[in-house]
Amino acid sequence: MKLKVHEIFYSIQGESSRVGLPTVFVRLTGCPMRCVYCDTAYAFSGGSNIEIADILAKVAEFGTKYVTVTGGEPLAQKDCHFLLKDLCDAGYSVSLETGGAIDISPVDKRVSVILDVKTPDSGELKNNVWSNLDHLKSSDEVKFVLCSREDYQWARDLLSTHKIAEKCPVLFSPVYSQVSPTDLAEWVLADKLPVRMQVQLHKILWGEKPGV
Ligand SMILES: C[S@@+](CC[C@H](N)C(=O)[O-])C[C@H]1O[C@@H](n2cnc3c(N)ncnc32)[C@H](O)[C@@H]1O
Ligand SMILES: Nc1nc2[nH]cc(C(=O)O)c2c(=O)[nH]1
Ligand code: SF4
Ligand SMILES: [Mg+2]
Repeated sequence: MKLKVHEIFYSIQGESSRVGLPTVFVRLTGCPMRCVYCDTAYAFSGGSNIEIADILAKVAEFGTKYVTVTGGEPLAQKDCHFLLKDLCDAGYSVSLETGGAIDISPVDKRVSVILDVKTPDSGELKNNVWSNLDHLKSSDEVKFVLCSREDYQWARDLLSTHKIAEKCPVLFSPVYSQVSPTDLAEWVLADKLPVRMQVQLHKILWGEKPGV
């Protein structure tokens, strides 16, 4: 069984509560969404078809237990579920970055799902699958990538109406180079929000480029 893979690389985890951990990233090709801020549009096409067994062999070369499956939109290839299962069976600690437009309920329960809820200013609000919020487990995380003060207020209100912070940790992240991290930090403090504010560590380390 093959998946279309854009890149497999080893880096410092730059997002989620796993930030800072040496991690192998498996970036699958393709995404049905077009968030205005997407930093990974280069993965919308291209890449090569690779057998799942060969993906695991490549991951093993890096000698780390942390693996993140991302994209593009990894769940857009339905056989991604077999990759996630095989990685868990092999003993890796696996996280999945998903944009929330596809049902997460079939994802292997050993995987930590980082569910990105798309905001109004992302341009992709219409594609959120809201039932995903009912499938969260305590080892998952919900993430809001914020384009503006209006997005922040929208996310803050959604947190309270859906009691999301009671289900799992919540991440608030500014769109890189667009929302000031200092402003976001001050908004979070002013509203005493129960969220983890974060910036993309890999971009502080290496700037915005593929393979990091
Ligand atoms: C490239 S996406 C791939 C996974 C999936 N398609 C998704 O959107 O979650 C990985 C993460 O990077 C975030 N991201 C993309 N572009 C960004 C930017 N310019 N600034 C901050 N975060 C960004 C996304 O919101 C998402 O949380
Ligand atoms: N270093 C690093 N950490 C990341 N965490 C999530 C990423 C992603 O693109 O999904 C990512 C990425 O692209 N690079
Ligand atoms: S869902 Fe993820 S990969 Fe797709 S356009 Fe949005 S940020 Fe980029
Ligand atoms: Mg990235």
